[in-house]
Amino acid sequence: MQYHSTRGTAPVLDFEGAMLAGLARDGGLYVPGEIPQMSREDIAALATLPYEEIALRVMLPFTGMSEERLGDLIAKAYGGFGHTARAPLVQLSQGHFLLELFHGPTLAFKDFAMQLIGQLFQDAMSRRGDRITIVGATSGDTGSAAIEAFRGLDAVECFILFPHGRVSDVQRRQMTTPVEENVHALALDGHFDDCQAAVKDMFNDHAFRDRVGLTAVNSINWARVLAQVVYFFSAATSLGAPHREVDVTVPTGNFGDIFAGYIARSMGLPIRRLIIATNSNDILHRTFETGDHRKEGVQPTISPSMDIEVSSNFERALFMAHDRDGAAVTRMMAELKAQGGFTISDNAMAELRSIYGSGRASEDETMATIRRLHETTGEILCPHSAVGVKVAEEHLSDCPMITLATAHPAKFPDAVTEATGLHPALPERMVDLFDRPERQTRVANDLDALKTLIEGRL
Ligand SMILES: Cc1ncc(COP(=O)(O)O)c(C=O)c1O
Ligand SMILES: N[C@@H](CCOP(=O)(O)O)C(=O)O
Repeated sequence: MQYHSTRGTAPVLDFEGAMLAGLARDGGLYVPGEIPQMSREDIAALATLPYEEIALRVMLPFTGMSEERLGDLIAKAYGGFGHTARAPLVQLSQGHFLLELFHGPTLAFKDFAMQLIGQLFQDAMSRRGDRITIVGATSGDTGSAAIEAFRGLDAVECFILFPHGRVSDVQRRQMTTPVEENVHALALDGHFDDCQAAVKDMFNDHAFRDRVGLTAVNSINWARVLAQVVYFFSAATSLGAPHREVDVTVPTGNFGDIFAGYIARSMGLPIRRLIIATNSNDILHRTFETGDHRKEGVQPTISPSMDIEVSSNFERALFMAHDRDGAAVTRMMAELKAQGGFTISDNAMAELRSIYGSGRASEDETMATIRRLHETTGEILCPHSAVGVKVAEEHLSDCPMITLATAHPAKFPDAVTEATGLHPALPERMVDLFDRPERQTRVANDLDALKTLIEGRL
């Protein structure tokens, strides 16, 4: 399988090459040259399989790896999850189901990909005898999942930039309390988009990138997206796919998770529509309403992990909607940077609207959804999942709806307690999280200073 950049001019790479590269050298994101197809029979056969076996069947054709090697890494990745189903589905109401993606080690959906790419990186590094430097940007969950996956690994130095004061206390402590010297939590003065821009700028400085052996663990890395494709299959087949269509609502920020759903759909999984659910940072919802993709500034919300305006994987969706035209994507990305936005052609918008729907939830609506769902179903939602449920409810039909529950409520206790009166408990293995000493470095939003700090610590 070959991978091509969304900007069209970077070298074409195989799976391992694309995974280790992270961002393509022309600033684009890697996508598969073609999307492997699964027949109705292949999909039907998944319905009774354990999660790990579904993961193997879905991911294998993208990787060029042997079945035995990939199977072994998958088994190691998911062995530590706190639920035998890995991604259990619970019913909320007639025709509406919640896919719980928060049973991994750091209690968010990021663990599904991060635990696996931890294994994939380790495997590649031990064969190549190389070292890598990871620099990641996080609004809270990617960073904690990455630090958990890479802590203590000899061949990896892992730097995570998070927006100072804009992640929850639990998220911050998950990043700042691990004692291993190879992980570095950097609290940046700015918001998530500043962190993500700094990471991309480091990749676009080719001399720096090559000197430190830079790689990415954000969903700009194709391997992250691939691992997230699997639970769309596990959920849809347990509701009757391929014999029954489903709709899926995805709480969305950086567009990685919903793009994974698009890949599942393109492989043949009968997902009728993918619904983008945004909080009041609603650039994606506005884009679908107007065809104009334009920044307005990011406001802090009670669903902080989705406080994102430069939604990096939307680039992948644009590339596919423009018939893989890298030059068109390059123009739009340049306009976004220079003018704060761009207008999408009618044809591309029609293509996007045939796949995706959208909606937004205000802060009050998010709180009311947490409260109501607790009262009516007993389910305690995190604020991100509540954004998803609220938007999904506006799109219910005779087609079953799956809403992704992307984080555990205990990661965001303030909003949950205010809405329900209950304090969601952390799992037993984390009960001393607030007693552990923190280790973090406060950094300015200054690219050169960041690069100096990183090189100084290698
Ligand atoms: C809890 C939670 N929900 C939803 C999202 C949005 O996912 P994505 O960035 O893949 O759109 C994030 C961050 O990525 C998150 O951490
Ligand atoms: N919400 C994310 C933001 C980064 O998303 P990613 O999927 O591109 O890593 C976070 O929690 O960090």
